[in-house]
Amino acid sequence: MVSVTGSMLFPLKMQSRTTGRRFFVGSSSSSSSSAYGQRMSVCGCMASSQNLREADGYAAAKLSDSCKLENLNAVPEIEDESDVLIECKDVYKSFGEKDILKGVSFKIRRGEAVGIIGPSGTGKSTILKIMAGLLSPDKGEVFIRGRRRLGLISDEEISGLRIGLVFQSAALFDSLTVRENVGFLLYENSTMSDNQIDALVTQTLAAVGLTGVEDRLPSELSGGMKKRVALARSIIFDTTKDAIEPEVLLYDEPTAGLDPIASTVVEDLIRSVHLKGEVALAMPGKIASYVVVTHQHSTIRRAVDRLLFLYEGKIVWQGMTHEFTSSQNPIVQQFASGSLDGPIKY
Ligand SMILES: Nc1ncnc2c1ncn2[C@@H]1O[C@H](COP(=O)(O)OP(=O)(O)OP(=O)(O)O)[C@@H](O)[C@H]1O
Repeated sequence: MVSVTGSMLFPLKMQSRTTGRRFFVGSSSSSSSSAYGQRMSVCGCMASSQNLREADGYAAAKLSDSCKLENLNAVPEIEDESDVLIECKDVYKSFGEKDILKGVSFKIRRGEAVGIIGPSGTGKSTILKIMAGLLSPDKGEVFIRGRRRLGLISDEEISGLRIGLVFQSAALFDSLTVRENVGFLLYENSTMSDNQIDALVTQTLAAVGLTGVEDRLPSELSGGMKKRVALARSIIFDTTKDAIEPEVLLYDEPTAGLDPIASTVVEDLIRSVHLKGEVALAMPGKIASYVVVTHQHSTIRRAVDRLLFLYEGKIVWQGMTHEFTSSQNPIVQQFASGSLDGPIKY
């Protein structure tokens, strides 16, 4: 299943269990400023299995490009593709005259904690939205567990991977309580009873270090608390289902605007819901892999193992976090020292 905590793309008629009101998810964002209007832009999509098809020969092992170029006479190295959850392949995206992504390729494997960094306006949030299925590439391909996604996601069938997007602004519904925000998808879509969901919400809030805030409105929370509520909303799952889809969470600047202590709490929480290795494949509601877009050096250090450096529409460097500051790549060095339009904060 590809489910995304964020979309305004598909009009779906829904009956609200929280209020009994009928509303549309996915009509124009200008249509409502109510909680449900906001819901349109922040919650609940699933990729249709019809949108996915096996890529020709994709699942087969293949030669790496570097192997082909640099080592023509050697025994070819076989790349194991079985743990690739998301792949972006030569992705292009423009907005009007502005060419933002100009051939971006990378893979997110099971169990990985990946950071995307780069100067402001270079397309980091755009590539997250493309991975989530909220934007489609103009050119290039997105593969979800080896199957090519043909379009944007829709709320229909389920197939293989859940993808959650945690927005920079936390994107909570202002007129709903913390309980209703965190349990929203379950109240609306699951067969769990309200009592079961209430208990699960309390348990999930406790897991992100929040107690006794269930009845508060978002306006009564600090910025750090709002981000933790958003995190709780992204990790809560239907405990009555036997789904075994791994889940990938995409975080857009999860620590932006937070003081160092609140940042540390959020960074550690991001780590704590992450599973590595074999268990990451078959644990419903646990995060197999995550991708973080960030400008914060503390987030890079604490929450991320591997980095993708996006610059002028391309991935110009990738490597392990500890290799970043010692990289000889001049663009990386300039960015790390803050002399490019960063700023990475040390
Ligand atoms: N829906 C859109 N319509 C038009 N322009 C857009 C849209 N989304 C993004 N852009 C533009 O694309 C560029 C890249 O935006 P994006 O948010 O992906 O950058 P970013 O690297 O995440 O930036 P920052 O680090 O400042 O958050 C920006 O110039 C932005 O104004």
